Amino acid sequence: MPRFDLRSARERNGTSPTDAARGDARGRVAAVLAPPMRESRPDTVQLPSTVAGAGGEADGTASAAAARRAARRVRRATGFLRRLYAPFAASSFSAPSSPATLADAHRHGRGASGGAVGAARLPNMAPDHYLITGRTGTGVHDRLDIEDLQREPRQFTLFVLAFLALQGRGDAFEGLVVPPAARFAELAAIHGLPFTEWIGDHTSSDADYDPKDPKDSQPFPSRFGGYCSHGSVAFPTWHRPCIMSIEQAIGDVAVQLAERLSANSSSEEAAQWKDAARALRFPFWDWAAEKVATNGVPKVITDEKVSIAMPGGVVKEVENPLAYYPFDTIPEGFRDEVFDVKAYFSQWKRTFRYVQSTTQPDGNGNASMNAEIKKRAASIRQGVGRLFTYDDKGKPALVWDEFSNHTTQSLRKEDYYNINSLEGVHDGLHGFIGGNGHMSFPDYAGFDPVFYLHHCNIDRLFALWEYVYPQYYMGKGYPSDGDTIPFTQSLGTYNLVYNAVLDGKTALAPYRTENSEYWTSDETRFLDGKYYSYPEVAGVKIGRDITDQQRIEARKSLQKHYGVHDEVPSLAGQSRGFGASSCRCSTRSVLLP
Ligand SMILES: N[C@@H](CC1=CC(=O)C(=O)C=C1)C(=O)O
Repeated sequence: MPRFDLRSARERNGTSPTDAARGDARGRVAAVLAPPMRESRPDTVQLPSTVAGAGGEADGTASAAAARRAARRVRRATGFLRRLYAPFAASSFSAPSSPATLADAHRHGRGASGGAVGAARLPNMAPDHYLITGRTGTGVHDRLDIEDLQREPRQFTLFVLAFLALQGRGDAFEGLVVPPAARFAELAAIHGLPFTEWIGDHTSSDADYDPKDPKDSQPFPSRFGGYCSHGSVAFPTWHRPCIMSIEQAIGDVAVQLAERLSANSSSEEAAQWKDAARALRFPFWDWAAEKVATNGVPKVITDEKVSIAMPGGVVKEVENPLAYYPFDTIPEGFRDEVFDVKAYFSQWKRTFRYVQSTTQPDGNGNASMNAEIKKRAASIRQGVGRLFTYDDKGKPALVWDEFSNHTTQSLRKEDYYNINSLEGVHDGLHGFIGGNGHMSFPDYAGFDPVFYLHHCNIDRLFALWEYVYPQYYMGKGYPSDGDTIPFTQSLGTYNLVYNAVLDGKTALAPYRTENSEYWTSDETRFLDGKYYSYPEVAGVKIGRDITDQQRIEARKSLQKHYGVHDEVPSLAGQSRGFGASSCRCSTRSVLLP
């Protein structure tokens, strides 16, 4: 029988992977932590058997310049800015009462636009909405780098199986309760296509995107119909509950799995499985780590099969939920896009990265992806390091604007794109990972599972940034000629019309807090330490009390850690390396000129 060493890294080593990495004993630690996988058993978790294709219109992608010109025209024409998310009508959604199991989900069919599958009332399920509470009530635990999570065998097993279950690939675990709104097809559909309402937040309002309404489709390119906030000051804050939602969905399933897996285990082992389920947090992939230049994307993200440790240390090989997502139904609105080559999104039955331009490709182009990532590794690190080069003298809203997103509205220049913003760095990665596949396009990216590891890393960088720059924030807008000009969401979202005003109180729909109100940017701030945290990096551990002087030191060590050695002056309000990018075609974007 193959066996896993089921002790956690801390137990084995007397320290956590993070503690260990801090010391200079990397080789020793790697040797101790490497999971001893010797043999494997065949997988019992299978792909869904029916995969239905859907037609779509071939359509080209708007160029960035056209997008920006259109946005400017709209900005000029609109003339006034208005708050928009105004009181949503009372919900007509009622939670079904029968339990939803994966088997139910398969029987009823599922799809991004939402099948009516009953849901048992889970802690995160209020009467009308799937509430985003994070993993509250389970203590504060670090979100780990994906490769460190893999070194925590029980947590990793629970993560993999729970993720497969959300994806509807967990046939081995009939009877797990997954609320319909928490299924991967539904969570993934929030970000971009299909431009429909998320079933976890049924509430029609005048502001909802409607593809049939000329007001949403006519200015070119048409209003963005996904919920996510791009090119605006809410880019970092909107994606925070986005990660919390998949984290809690996986966590809730992990708790059930721990019970089930350990049903026949000793009470000591059962307790360890339950502890692992409590400690499980969503992992990040640190694509700016030094090793990326030589190793590329970790195999745990690319291999189509992955080994996990079952109770008693039995090794099992299962489908890897991180390598791709197989669609049960191709979501509405998926169409073929012309990149440098054609992407057959209307026909591909699973997500792809760097794929052949044919309707039946044979898999992810991992070699091309790795080549691209390795080539870009140094500039990615620089891009991250430069996020920590602001000084303390900037105007809060201007610095926030420049840091947070690639549009940087307050600079009011035309046709620029801030590659050195957090979003700018993030854009590059979308393209480097996706190639001509799903990750490269905001409309489709949310369906590639790696999206969440990528955005968890973005959240981590955001958390580090907040920690060393607590004074910078969007506020009510930016100063200009003695006035305060509100920030806006220029191209709109599913629930924000063109040029909707954005400030700290704007709803981050569709995510609702435990009070059933929408999350706001204000509420997302400094969340670290509430139920999750991030491991120490370059001597900086978020959440510790530090003085202003220590903050300056922390910034310097982060700069250095990411390979930025020169003093870079405060650039708020000045040009800081803007470069060209093709919207939705980010492999063409350049991180540093
Ligand atoms: N549109 C970005 C890339 C990109 C951003 C996203 O947020 C996304 O989901 C997918 C792709 C660019 O032009 O480089």
